[in-house]
Amino acid sequence: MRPSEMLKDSCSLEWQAATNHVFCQELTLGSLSLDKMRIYLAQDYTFIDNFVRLAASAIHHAPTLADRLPLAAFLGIIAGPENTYFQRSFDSLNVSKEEQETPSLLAPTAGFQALMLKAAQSGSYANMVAVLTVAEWVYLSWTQNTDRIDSPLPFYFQEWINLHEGEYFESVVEHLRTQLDRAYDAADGAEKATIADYFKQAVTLEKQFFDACYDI
Ligand SMILES: Cc1ncc(CN)c(N)n1
Repeated sequence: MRPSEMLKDSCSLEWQAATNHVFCQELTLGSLSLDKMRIYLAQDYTFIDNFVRLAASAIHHAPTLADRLPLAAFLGIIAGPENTYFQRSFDSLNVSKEEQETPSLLAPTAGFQALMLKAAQSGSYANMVAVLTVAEWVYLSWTQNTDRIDSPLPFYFQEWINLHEGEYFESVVEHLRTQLDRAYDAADGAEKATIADYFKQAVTLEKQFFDACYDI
């Protein structure tokens, strides 16, 4: 079994909870309340900032140019179309400049930022790709698990789905999983336990990140 599959199976309850979350179901059905979407987007924009920093660190630590390039290309999507998506959504949903730039961080957002920073500062490529893999694989999985409707969705729902499905995004997740598989295989026992810990913490935080939009 691939190490990435084994890591996923080792926290399957948390994985199921994150990838079948009611937030994702409501988003794809178009029934998600706009207040929840506003909260989510403002929190997630601060997540993206730290994700970019962690991805940059992983690019630096990747073993070869061939390992580095797919993540570098993916960062271009985040810096380009994904960033524009946030700006257009903030405008359309009337999210204030203050909420866009300095929202009060909810606990899972702060927890995720701390985990990403810790992974980057650990200097271990394996720890970094464990967190990055979870972040993108959980999103690919929820787009695959959710139901769809025939009528068109507002762009701030539809484009969020589009950014996390399809052939290109599947190739990003496959690249990250392959990087994680190799780094895990090369790790010793203690390092493997640390990688598994990062993986599980990230999955748990993904679920809590969605939960937090309902707690306000
Ligand atoms: C919290 C979180 N996790 C993952 C993703 C996927 N890009 C995201 N935007 N936000």
